Parts: sequence; structure tokens; C-alpha cells
Amino acid sequence: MAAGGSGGGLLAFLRLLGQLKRVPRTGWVYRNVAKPESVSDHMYRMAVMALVSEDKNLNKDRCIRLALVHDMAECIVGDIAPADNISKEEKHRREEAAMKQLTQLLSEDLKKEIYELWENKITGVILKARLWCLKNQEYENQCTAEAKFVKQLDQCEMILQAFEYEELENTPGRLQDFYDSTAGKFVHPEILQLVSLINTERNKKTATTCHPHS
Ligand SMILES: Nc1nc2c(ncn2[C@H]2C[C@H](O)[C@@H](COP(=O)(O)O)O2)c(=O)[nH]1
Ligand SMILES: [Mn+2]
Repeated sequence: MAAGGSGGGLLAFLRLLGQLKRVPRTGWVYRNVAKPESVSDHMYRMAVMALVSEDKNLNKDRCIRLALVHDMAECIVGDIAPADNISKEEKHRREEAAMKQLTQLLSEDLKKEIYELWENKITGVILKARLWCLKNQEYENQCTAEAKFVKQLDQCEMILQAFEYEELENTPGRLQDFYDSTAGKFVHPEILQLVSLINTERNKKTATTCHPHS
């Protein structure tokens, strides 16, 4: 690891990043989940989900990097959930400023690498984003197959976590809205297969609870 321009930049970057371990995922906080995971918990499993992908058409290394970077700005901005009713433009503005603050602590090469990986996260099209696409920016504006795959991992990891909370708290079906809001958003075959497995396991639990004597 090369320290950033100011030498102490790398340590400052890593300490800011460490805040992700203490940022609870807002979606669970709003639903009163007892011990909500952190943003880094979420991104770690996403990175492993990318690691175990067998799709040879995807650049797996790039997917892992995108997963590790996609919510990085939340160490400064916090975890903005749809329920916060903050516009995509305002969310992007805050996260863009945070990513600039974070990456300016690193060397020029690393700054460019990490900032460009992050930039392709905007869903929907903004003219500026299209220009970024041309410069091959990644996650923020869903330019590449890898960015689209990682976006689906983002939502798949979330519904898997919702199922696990329902199991842990023995409240089958309680977090149904996470399933409703992501319905139809999964396209990649591997992710569709994983979502199907999650739904099968989850439906068993719900069925058992509805008819405890069955
Ligand atoms: N209730 C819902 N909450 C959602 C949904 N999509 C995301 N979220 C939550 C999960 C996180 O706490 C936060 C942002 O998630 P990102 O991974 O996009 O940073 O919002 C949803 O569909 N329903
Ligand atoms: Mn995420």
C-alpha cells in the first residue's frame, strides 16, 4: 500500500472507511430489527457473492471491486434509504462529495481507480452520467454488465438478509416489503436461481408458521 500524497492520507482514508463498520443499515433500523448489520457487513457478503459467481462472461475481479466500493460514500453520508425520501440527485450530490473527500486522501492513480469504480451507481440516466459512461465509469450509472450484476447482488443480498432476520426473530413474512420492492428487478440467471432458493426456504418457514400443526 502506497500512502497518499500527504503520507498520512492512507491512514485517514482507512479510518474514515472504518466508520462503515458502525453505520447500521437504515432499512433494518426503520423496521426495528434488533441488531441491524452494518454497511460493511452488507458489502462484504456482496463481494463474496461476486467472488463465487461462475458467469465467465463477467469480469469477476471488477464485480468484486464494484461491490467493495459501491456504498463506500456511506462512511461519510450515512445509509440513505428510500424511506428517507431524499431525491436521487441529492443523494448522488452528497455521495459524490463524500467520494471526492475520501479519494483525495489517496495517490492520483488510486483516486482515479476508486472514484471511477464508484461513479456508475446512479440508476436512471443523467446526461452527465452518460458522459461518464463514455469514459467507462462504472457502478454509479450502471454502464457495464458488471455494474448491472452488482446492482442485482445489492438487492439479492438485502432480501437474503431480510429472510435471515425473519428467521432469527421468528417473525416469518414480517419483512415482506423488501421482497415486494425488489420483485422483478432480478435478471441475471445466477441471481434468479439464488433468489428462487431464498424464496423456497422462506416459503417453507411461512407455511409452517401459518399451519403449525401441518
Ligand atoms: N424497505 C426497503 N429498504 C430498502 C430498499 N432498498 C434499499 N433499502 C434500504 C437498505 C439500506 O439500508 C438502504 C440503502 O440501500 P443501498 O444498498 O442501496 O445503499 O435502503 C427497499 O426496496 N425497501
Ligand atoms: Mn448496497
